[in-house]
Amino acid sequence: MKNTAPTSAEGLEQPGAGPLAAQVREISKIYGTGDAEVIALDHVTVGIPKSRFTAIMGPSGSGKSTLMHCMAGLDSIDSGQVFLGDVELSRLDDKRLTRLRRDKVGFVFQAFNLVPTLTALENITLPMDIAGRKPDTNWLDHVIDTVGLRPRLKHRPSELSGGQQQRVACARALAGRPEIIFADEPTGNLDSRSGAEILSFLRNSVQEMGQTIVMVTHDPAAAAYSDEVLFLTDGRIVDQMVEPTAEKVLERMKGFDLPGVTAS
Ligand SMILES: Nc1ncnc2c1ncn2[C@@H]1O[C@H](COP(=O)(O)OP(=O)(O)OP(=O)(O)O)[C@@H](O)[C@H]1O
Repeated sequence: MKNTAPTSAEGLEQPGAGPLAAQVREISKIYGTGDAEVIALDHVTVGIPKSRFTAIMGPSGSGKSTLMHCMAGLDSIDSGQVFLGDVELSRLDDKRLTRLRRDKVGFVFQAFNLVPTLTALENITLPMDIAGRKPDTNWLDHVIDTVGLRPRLKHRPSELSGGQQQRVACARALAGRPEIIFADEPTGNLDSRSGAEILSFLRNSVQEMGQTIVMVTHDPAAAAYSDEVLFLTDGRIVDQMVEPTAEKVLERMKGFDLPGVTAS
């Protein structure tokens, strides 16, 4: 018998981890049917602590992106519960879910996902413009200076390097002060120096701004920037590691006998 899950996450805490920004309880996600059935998530229960940097690792196909998409309300689940803050996503209709994502969640994707016809500054403020919210100019200035984009604000994405484009995407995610930022392989398209800059920036935004970040990555060196790593295999969380280093993460991955994991 499974636990009867409460319908509110209010006041939920993980031992030693403080309050949670997001939580999934016993969630399962199945794609396809019959022979084509894939159990992408298999009764996953985990909490994402507030103001911490959490990395999700695991081999290709282990369910990392699916878990992130379900947590962010971008994908539906077949069973279980997903909470952002104390709001259970399944209780929201599409309109409310869209509004919650818009107001409370920031995204950074591997492919930057900037609008090519807009300047860097217009890209950064786009989510707020769409929401009809006025940017907090002090905060916006702070974010722009922190990512070092001040001299590039009038440039279009095609006039920026990959690292600069991803800094625009990070600034866009941070500008609206979301409760949580989901980053899916944010350094996957960057050289190692630009990648390190982005990761340092994400790390600083947790440390200095109290931002909550969840990041999917294949790279033990990237995971080393996080406070805690969740390891997924076959749609299940099989381990967690606090205060990771690239070496410890790589060792742990080898222990799971996961293919395709290399140190970088
Ligand atoms: N839309 C879909 N239709 C069918 N199967 C899917 C779909 N999306 C994902 N899957 C399957 O679900 C499983 C988990 O996929 P997911 O993309 O979450 O893994 P991942 O760990 O993020 O992989 P990668 O590291 O390669 O991006 C995989 O077996 C995948 O083939």
